[in-house]
Amino acid sequence: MPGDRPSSPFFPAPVRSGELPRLCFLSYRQIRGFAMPVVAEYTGRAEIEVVDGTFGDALAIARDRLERGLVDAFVSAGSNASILRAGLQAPVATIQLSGFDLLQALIKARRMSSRVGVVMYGQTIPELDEVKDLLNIEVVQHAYQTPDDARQRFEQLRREGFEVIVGSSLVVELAEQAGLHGLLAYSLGSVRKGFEDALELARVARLEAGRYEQLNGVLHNLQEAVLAVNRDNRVIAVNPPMQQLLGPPHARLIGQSLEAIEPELSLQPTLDSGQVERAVVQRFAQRDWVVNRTPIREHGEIVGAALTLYDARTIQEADTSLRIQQGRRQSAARHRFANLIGQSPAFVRAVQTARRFARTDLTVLIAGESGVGKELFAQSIHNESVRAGRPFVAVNCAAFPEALLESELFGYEEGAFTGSRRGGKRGLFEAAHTGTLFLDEIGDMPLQLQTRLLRVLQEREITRLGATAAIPVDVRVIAATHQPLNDMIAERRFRQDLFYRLNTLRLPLPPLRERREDIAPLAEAQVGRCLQRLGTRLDPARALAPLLPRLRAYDWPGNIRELENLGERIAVFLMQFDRLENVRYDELRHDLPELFADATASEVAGDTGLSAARVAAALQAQGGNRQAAARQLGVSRSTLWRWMRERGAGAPGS
Ligand SMILES: Nc1ncnc2c1ncn2[C@@H]1O[C@H](COP(=O)(O)OP(=O)(O)OP(=O)(O)O)[C@@H](O)[C@H]1O
Repeated sequence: MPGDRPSSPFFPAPVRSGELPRLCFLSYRQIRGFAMPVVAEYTGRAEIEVVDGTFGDALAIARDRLERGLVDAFVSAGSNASILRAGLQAPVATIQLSGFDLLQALIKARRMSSRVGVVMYGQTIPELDEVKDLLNIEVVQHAYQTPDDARQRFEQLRREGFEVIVGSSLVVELAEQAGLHGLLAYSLGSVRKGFEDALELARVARLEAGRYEQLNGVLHNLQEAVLAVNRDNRVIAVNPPMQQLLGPPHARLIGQSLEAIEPELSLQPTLDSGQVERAVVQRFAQRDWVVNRTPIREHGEIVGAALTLYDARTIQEADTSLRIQQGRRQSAARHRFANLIGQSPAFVRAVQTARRFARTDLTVLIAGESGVGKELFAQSIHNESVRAGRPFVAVNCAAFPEALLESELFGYEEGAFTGSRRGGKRGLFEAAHTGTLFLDEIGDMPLQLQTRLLRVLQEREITRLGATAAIPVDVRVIAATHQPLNDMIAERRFRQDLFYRLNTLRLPLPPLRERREDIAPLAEAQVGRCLQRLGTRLDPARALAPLLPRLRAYDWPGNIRELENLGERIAVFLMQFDRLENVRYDELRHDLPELFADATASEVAGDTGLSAARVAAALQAQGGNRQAAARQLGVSRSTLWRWMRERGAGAPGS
């Protein structure tokens, strides 16, 4: 709505497309009377307001009309036109006095007297001296700049005995008041030309105003508070959020000095330096704002500056939802306690403990062999905690070389090291902000990083590599280990203080061999899933029944991950039979040697359950592919990597 917008001498009047152009004919009484027939000609083409006024008076009237958004263009003659053009940022058409007009006026004047005085606004016309000889009369001309000036010039002519005066309406009036003959120098043709010019100016002004209106619409719909000043640091545009921030809703800010309204927000330094300032955090009106200051240039010259204030809270909220989205992509916490399979007392106890821990925001240390479900429990705790729905970011500390792990966790600034990404990179701590960071295989974290981690846990802020400023982070840490950290502390491979910090809540997870009741339901779930995927309609529980004694007797060194792998192999074996009656279980011996080998247990070494023979067999079966071998062995890739590294078997391959 045009009426709601601030209009000002600094801006074109609001556009009212489709309606007639609105002209304001700012005249003096004499010219007004003379021009009225022309004004009448424009009925239906323009809305013309005719107002009397001269000099300062005229300017005040024009400003008032502009501020009320009533005018598209002004029409005026002589002094008025010049004053309006100088004092307004609005289109002004001038009724020009042509040489022909003057000649006509002089011809008329000659009939009254052989001595004619001419008083004109602005400058005298040198060509007049040549014409006067042709007319065979005496012509004396004067120019004036102000009304007083006009009066003095007129008096001078009167004193010199001139009885006929040709000039502007002001001069004609003076002549009439003094009982002399006053002749207006303008012709109707010039007046018409002035109105035609005004119509064209109004058309162009409307086009511009339309563009301005679009921009204004954008400005008014922005959530951030925006303001612009001109070269003199005076407000030329302000949107509702900024208006609200700077004063009562109807306080008139346009045209005022920003310095006077709010010195803290001053744009003077921007106008002086021409420097762009971006994302400066500034406290104002008891809130934190992210502030941008930008110079506005026209043809390279600074003509003003713009100020944008973003509420820091909005940015924080956007940041959180971004982190959540990215967190989801990176690592969604899909698992919940309800989906965990297991009824054994040891497992039920573990779930009860974990559920209790979920109700706190304390650090948890999950201890258990490889493949017992440590990450599953971490996800379930997260999903049952107040942080549910926030990011859950998991990182395996054994999977990265030291330097890489450091930058993964803490991020880095641009240029922190050769090859660092432009704009830097945020670390996983930042990615997990407001959520949970799961640090798997914490025992494999190098000592130096343990020190940094401890500091983060204590101070709740991180410093990116190469950065100086710390970033506050709100992250719950859940760590997991399959290694006996106590032994590692004794060997000085793990920091005792970090251990105490992590070990606030300890969740030991039992290996599968200590909860054999869970083997059958876990195996049935896995075989069922695989059979379904393979498109076989065999009943998993019935298909597994003959194997259960062996499954229950087996030690499961790779725990549930191994069981899942075995379940997959069983399903692939079963798929070749269309009916359960036809399954030749003894043939499984080739596919599942571990279940059938009586020596399995004696081969087993260490808590990973890996032995040289098992690893060699798996590697051979998988053609040397270590990832596939790890899957077959039921251990994570990093477990196999570590196991091989400890025995000097080299770095992991594919
Ligand atoms: N109670 C359970 N119910 C169903 N599936 C489970 C359960 N516990 C673990 N699993 C499954 O076993 C596999 C291993 O679990 P997880 O990755 O959580 O183990 P982990 O202890 O973190 O292993 P690692 O220490 O080797 O990383 C996963 O595929 C998981 O889905």
